[in-house]
Amino acid sequence: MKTVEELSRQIKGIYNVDGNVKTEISGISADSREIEAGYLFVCIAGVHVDGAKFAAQAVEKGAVAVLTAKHLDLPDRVVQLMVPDIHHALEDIVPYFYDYPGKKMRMIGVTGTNGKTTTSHIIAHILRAAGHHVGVLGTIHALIDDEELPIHNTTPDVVELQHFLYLMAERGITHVVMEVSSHALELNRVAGIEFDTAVFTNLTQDHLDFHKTFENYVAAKAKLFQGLTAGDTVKGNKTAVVNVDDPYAKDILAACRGNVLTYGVEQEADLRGSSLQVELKKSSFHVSGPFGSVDLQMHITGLFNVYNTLAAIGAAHAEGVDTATIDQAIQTFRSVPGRFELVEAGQDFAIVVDYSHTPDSLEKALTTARAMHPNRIISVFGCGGDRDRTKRPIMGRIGAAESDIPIVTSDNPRSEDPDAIVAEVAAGVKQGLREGQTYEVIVDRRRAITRAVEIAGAGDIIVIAGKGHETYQILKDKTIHFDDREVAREAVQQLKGR
Ligand SMILES: CC(=O)N[C@H]1[C@@H](OP(=O)(O)OP(=O)(O)OC[C@H]2O[C@@H](n3ccc(=O)[nH]c3=O)[C@H](O)[C@@H]2O)O[C@H](CO)[C@@H](O)[C@@H]1O[C@H](C)C(=O)N[C@@H](C)C(=O)N[C@H](CCC(=O)O)C(=O)O
Ligand SMILES: Nc1ncnc2c1ncn2[C@@H]1O[C@H](COP(=O)(O)OP(=O)(O)OP(=O)(O)O)[C@@H](O)[C@H]1O
Ligand SMILES: N[C@H](CCC[C@H](N)C(=O)O)C(=O)O
Ligand SMILES: [Mg+2]
Repeated sequence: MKTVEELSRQIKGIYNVDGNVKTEISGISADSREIEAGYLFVCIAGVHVDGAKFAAQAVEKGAVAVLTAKHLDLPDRVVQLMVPDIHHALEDIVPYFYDYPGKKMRMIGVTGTNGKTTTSHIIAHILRAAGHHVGVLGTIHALIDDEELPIHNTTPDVVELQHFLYLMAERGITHVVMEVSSHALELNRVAGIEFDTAVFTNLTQDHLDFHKTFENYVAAKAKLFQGLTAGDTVKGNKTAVVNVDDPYAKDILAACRGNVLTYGVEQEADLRGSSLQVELKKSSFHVSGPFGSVDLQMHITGLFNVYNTLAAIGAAHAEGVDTATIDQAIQTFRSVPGRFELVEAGQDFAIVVDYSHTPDSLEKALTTARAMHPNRIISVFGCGGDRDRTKRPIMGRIGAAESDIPIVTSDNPRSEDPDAIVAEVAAGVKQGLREGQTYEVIVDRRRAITRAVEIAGAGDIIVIAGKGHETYQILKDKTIHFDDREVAREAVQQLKGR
């Protein structure tokens, strides 16, 4: 518990309080639906709606104070803390409210366009194998040891994030592995966190709707590395783990001040992967590093997963895990849901469900499938609505170039017209087609997956890209249950008599 007075003293800019400053605050939320007795309700002017509209509802649910940009019409007993910039005020208030949990645990941050979820899950697996209590925050969920909690964003806003970290610190978590999205770095959702190990996976096109230029996108990612040694650090041993095969590694390295551990396959690196063998259900490679050399066997596949594993080894090494433990842990790591996940329903062709929703990841998923020497590759993919439009034709071209039969379909259309999104992707497909190559456009995702199964024959691979672990589809007016893996399985049962 802290008083409004204590909280407001943290605010670096100007503020005004109307009401009793000694009022005690028991929790903070920006969502009226989650308010409990004694809470501070934060009014955020969102993309869809102005949170101030829900202040009265929050008060009814027990809020005793509001953080707001303007004075609201609320009962006198409710304290109004007024600031010109809510987001900046939150950065000052929220970590303080929770006693800076991000300074109490080892914090491992993973950033990059692709591979954040996979890499952070491998790191967490190794740290657990080393006997640590591990928390995970990312696209799929939050994990406190084994307990799974739902999460709203890859990196949630400062209010939700600090609450998760508080719960983790309370429950004895010693190491937190978290994905740090470029949105989070740009919007400073990670305020008040002291990172100890920061991982850079790669940088390719995504999110240009938000960052506007690629330079801004690079600059956002670099912030994680600048922050590693900036400001008041209370924990020692800071390391940046950087993929030097990525063309933007130099920008990241330029931002690093502390220890650097590089990894790669092509370029000279501290951790170097070689002798790569990639099969449908497993892969192996040789790694040499500061600890000597080891041959690693893993149950995940694809060149991109060799990179993710190298990144994870680097992070684990930076956190002091010994080589034997790392080696053992890599062997027992099973895949992340929806990342090159195989659907096996007794069919004589392979079905892969993969979360590739960027040009680079789609290319990686399809070239990985090609490396398995299939008869044909049938791809089923689309693009999400309310997201970077410029990637649509590029993904279309890649889908055509890297598969034999591309089927364009809907992803999460969100507020957009699905037909219009699909048309933008299909325009790219047409440009990428080879002589005599055909393609299909089936907007309904279930029908598109079913069609892929219908035309697949022995030795083919179907790659269903874009939604991976997602168990829903976000439409204009509603969100429905939708799981690519379930739909593919049902299609096999229906069409192939299994
Ligand atoms: C565009 C964007 O970033 N939107 C984020 C934003 O939502 P918003 O501004 O639309 O919020 P809103 O719906 O207008 O509501 C405004 C306020 O009213 C409140 N409210 C609303 C309804 C109600 O009944 N009561 C109530 O109090 C809301 O809690 C909110 O505080 O604030 C929300 C709370 O922090 C975020 O969850 C939400 O992320 C949405 C879901 C999103 O999809 N964001 C994407 C773009 C994103 O951030 N992605 C990155 C990168 C992903 C990656 O590459 O991995 C990520 O880190 O996830
Ligand atoms: N290192 C990598 N390089 C390129 N592509 C990758 C890499 N790792 C994974 N991928 C591809 O990207 C997809 C998403 O992987 P993952 O979920 O690990 O990335 P992410 O960065 O967490 O994505 P998001 O931005 O949605 O959180 C995978 O399904 C795979 O196709
Ligand atoms: N973290 C990504 C997820 C995209 C998933 C894809 N299925 C889509 O809806 O575009 C984003 O918010 O851009
Ligand atoms: Mg992710």
